[in-house]
Amino acid sequence: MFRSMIVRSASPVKQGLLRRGFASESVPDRKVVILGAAGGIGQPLSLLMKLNPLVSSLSLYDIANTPGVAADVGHINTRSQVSGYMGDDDLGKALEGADLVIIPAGVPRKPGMTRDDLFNINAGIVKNLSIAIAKYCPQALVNMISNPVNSTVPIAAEIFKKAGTYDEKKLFGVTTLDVVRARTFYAGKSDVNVAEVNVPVVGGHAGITILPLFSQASPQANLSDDLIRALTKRTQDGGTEVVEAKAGKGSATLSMAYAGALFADACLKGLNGVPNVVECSFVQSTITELPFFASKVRTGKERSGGSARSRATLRL
Ligand SMILES: NC(=O)c1ccc[n+]([C@@H]2O[C@H](COP(=O)([O-])OP(=O)(O)OC[C@H]3O[C@@H](n4cnc5c(N)ncnc54)[C@H](O)[C@@H]3O)[C@@H](O)[C@H]2O)c1
Ligand SMILES: O=C(O)C[C@H](O)C(=O)O
Repeated sequence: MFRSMIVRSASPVKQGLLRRGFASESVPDRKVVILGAAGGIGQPLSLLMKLNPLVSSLSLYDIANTPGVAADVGHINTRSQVSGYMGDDDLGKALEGADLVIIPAGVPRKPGMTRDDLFNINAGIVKNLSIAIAKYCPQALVNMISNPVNSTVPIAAEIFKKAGTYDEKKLFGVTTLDVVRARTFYAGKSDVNVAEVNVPVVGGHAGITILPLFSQASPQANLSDDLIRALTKRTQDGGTEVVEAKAGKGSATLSMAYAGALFADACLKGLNGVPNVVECSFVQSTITELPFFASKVRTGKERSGGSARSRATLRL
């Protein structure tokens, strides 16, 4: 009785989904867009977002190969409806109505390169995608994965400012992979359960700007200063470790997809009003003299003019 009452109040599309068990009465509809969905990160990230029950619509965009990825992922019997879009003409359709846009579009490193060596190509890609976001879904949260994150996030901010759509609380550089690595490496040297470990990582997402705060790790393990130094270096060099192991076939994709899905989930939970969701992210900041800095960010819901918007509170 309760369920049928709810079904009658839902939109016709949602009614159909509810009957077939794909939707939930209590979970709001959320559209997630992945730009660069056919890439090394994009494909496993598309899979993980398809498995996330908070997503009702999954829009997969790339300049190539998206129809295949969308058809493949779309056969998975979970809640979200999947659509694939390809090429400039489809970008607007892919973005319209988005709550969250995740950007792994861009070239990855090869051995011997720094993330800064990707700037020339990826800055242009991020610029064009940000212009489209400002035009088609200015309210959406943006999760920037494309490197160099320390530069692509400020680039997106400048594009949004120029378009008059910038809200610093909605733009996030994804540094979750640094946290994931710090957790894994710390647990590997401690007598603690890896599933319970948390380590804040602040600063930026390149070499020595990656600052894992093992002094604030939980649970605390009694590690020597030498071990902490070695864990710090391994976390800072984690990306290079993968680039070298892949020997010219790209950089971290699977661990990055996991980390990207974790951060996107935190954003969706925040949008849905789940309290106390805290993750580290590279955001506009007043914590230091630097305009952008990675720190703990609380995602949340804010009422503004009657419509819900996400809010990020920064604290170290
Ligand atoms: N933030 C992090 O922690 C982190 C971790 C790993 C990788 N990365 C970065 O993520 C980016 C992607 O890495 P990857 O391994 O998936 O690379 P990839 O080459 O496998 O995939 C990139 C995808 O982007 C697509 N693309 C290119 N231009 C596009 C555009 N204008 N619009 C839409 N899609 C476009 C390509 O067609 C390709 O499918 C790289 O810049 C890499 O350095 C960041
Ligand atoms: O290291 C890279 O180039 C990719 C990414 O930033 C990573 O940390 O794995």
